[in-house]
Amino acid sequence: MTDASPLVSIRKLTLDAMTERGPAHILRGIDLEIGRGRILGVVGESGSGKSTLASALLRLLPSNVSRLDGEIRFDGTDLLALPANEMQAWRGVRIAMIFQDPMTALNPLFTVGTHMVDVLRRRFPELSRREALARSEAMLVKVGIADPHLRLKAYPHQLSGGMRQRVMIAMALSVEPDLLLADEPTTALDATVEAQIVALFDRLRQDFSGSIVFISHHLGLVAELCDDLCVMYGGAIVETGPVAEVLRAPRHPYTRALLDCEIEDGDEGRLATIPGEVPNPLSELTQCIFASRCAHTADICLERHPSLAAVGQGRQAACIRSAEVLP
Ligand SMILES: Nc1ncnc2c1ncn2[C@@H]1O[C@H](COP(=O)(O)OP(=O)(O)OP(=O)(O)O)[C@@H](O)[C@H]1O
Repeated sequence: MTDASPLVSIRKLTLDAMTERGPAHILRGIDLEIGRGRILGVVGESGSGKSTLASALLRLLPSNVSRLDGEIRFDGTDLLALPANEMQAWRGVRIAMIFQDPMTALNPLFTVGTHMVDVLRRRFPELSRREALARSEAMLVKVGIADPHLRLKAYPHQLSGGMRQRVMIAMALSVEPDLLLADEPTTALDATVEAQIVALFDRLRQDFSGSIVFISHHLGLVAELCDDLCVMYGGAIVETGPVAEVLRAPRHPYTRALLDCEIEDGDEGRLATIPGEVPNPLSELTQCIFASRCAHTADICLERHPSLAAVGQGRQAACIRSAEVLP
């Protein structure tokens, strides 16, 4: 029987970081589930808290965190309550991560082979070096790298940006993680290479049984690759649901505005800027977080920020007027 419970269940995740001007509210009570074997796309304007959410899942938090509340249940275990050494053992093993710039994760002094063998033997200590090398080579083939034997001997700077990202993907998947976090993994690449990497993700997902969180500015890309979508705004989630349905008929005015701008801009599905300012992270939530930019703001929206509420099968939106303005 397949397990229908979510792999990750985040409840009321709240994160403040202290700044000279007071606490910045970076995550404002996040409720989110990541389904088993699903790809969850996380979109939102710059500063909406996407990367902080990914860091919280790895419990790699900035040093100036002044408040951290809520729960991140991973297969039943609350990651926020896990002793530091156990969390360390999970990182890069049960939860792997791919960054926008692969050089942040690759040591320039070590070859690709050294990186890959180290990661593999940490995960599978029973592997000999020779076995780990063979497995690494096979993994490089899977991610479309030609001459893998030679590439294992290369240093990171000897590879192109696209190839380095393929190496990162190979490393991340070689440990067979339950969850792969990909934070804008194609943003630093040119459009052609970006398309190749997205096609690679799409192909690899057939073999990969874990879940993926794919953070992106690119709605078109998320639509192509992901099963589910989570739209973030000002440190809060404003809408979640199956990606095709959310994009076909959004139930939150912010998602609607993003889609409308995108159509106007015709910019290949990149997140367009909608008029008005993003919320100030220093301000307290005393009204709907989107009220100042929303075309449908009414008095009731100024009373409080609404929680996510069901708006259909598997769908949620944080808009008190959703049924009225986006039926
Ligand atoms: N350690 C910190 N101290 C103070 N403010 C922070 C800290 N880390 C992040 N922030 C602020 O929190 C907000 C969310 O940042 P985050 O990087 O998570 O957003 P993002 O959606 O990933 O943005 P981008 O798309 O630009 O990467 C931003 O306003 C950022 O300036």
